[in-house]
Amino acid sequence: MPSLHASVDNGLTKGDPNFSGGKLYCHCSSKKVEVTLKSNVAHNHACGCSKCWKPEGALFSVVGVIPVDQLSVTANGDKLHVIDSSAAIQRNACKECGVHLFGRIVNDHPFKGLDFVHTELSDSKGWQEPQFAAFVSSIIEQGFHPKGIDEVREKFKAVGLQTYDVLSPALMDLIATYTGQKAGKLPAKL
Ligand SMILES: N[C@@H](CCC(=O)N[C@@H](CSCO)C(=O)NCC(=O)O)C(=O)O
Ligand SMILES: [Zn+2]
Ligand SMILES: [Zn+2]
Repeated sequence: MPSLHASVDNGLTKGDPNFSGGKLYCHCSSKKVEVTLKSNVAHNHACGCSKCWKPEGALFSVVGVIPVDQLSVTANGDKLHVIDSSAAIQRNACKECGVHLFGRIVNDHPFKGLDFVHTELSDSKGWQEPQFAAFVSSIIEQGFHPKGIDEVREKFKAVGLQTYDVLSPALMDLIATYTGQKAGKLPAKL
C-alpha cells in the first residue's frame, strides 16, 4: 500500500502535553521561509482533501491548527504567496519549493482566528500526534482507486485513528453550531 503519511505509516508518536512550540521551515535548500509557533497545535489530523499540502509520495496531509496570534513569519516571508485567495483557508506557500507554511482564514468562518499548519516542517519533537483522519474519500477524487479505500481505512484504524469523510464529529458540531447561530436558530450564547 502507498504511504498514507510518514507520521502515520509506522504508528503514531505521542506528543508532549507540555510542549510549547517551535519553528517550521520550507523545503528550499537556502533562504528557507521560517515560521515560529509559540504553542503546540490542536486538532491535528490526517487530511485527504485536494487542497492541503502533502509531502512527496504521501496520500494524506497532516495538518493542525494554532491561534493566529501564536504564529509569526520570522524569515524570508517575501517568498510566500497565497495559492488560492478564493478558498476559505488561504494557504501561504513558498513560491520556490511549493511547501505550505500556514493557511489563514480571513473571511467570516467558524474557524476564523486559527491558522492551519504542518508540524512535520519542524525539527522539534513534542507536537500533538494526529487525532483522526478526515476527508478520506477525497483521495478517490484525486485518482486513488476506490477498491483500495477499505485498506486505507483499516490502516488508519490499526494505528488508532478514526476515519471520516468530512471532519471529526466534534469539529462538524462546532461548524453546525456556528451556522445555527448565524441563522438565528440557536441563541448567540449557549
Ligand atoms: N473533496 C474536497 C474537500 C475539500 C475540503 O472541504 N477541505 C476541508 C478540509 S481542509 C483541512 O482540514 C476544508 O475545510 N477546506 C476549506 C479550504 O480548503 O479552503 C477536496 O478534496 O478538495
Ligand atoms: Zn521554499
Ligand atoms: Zn484538507
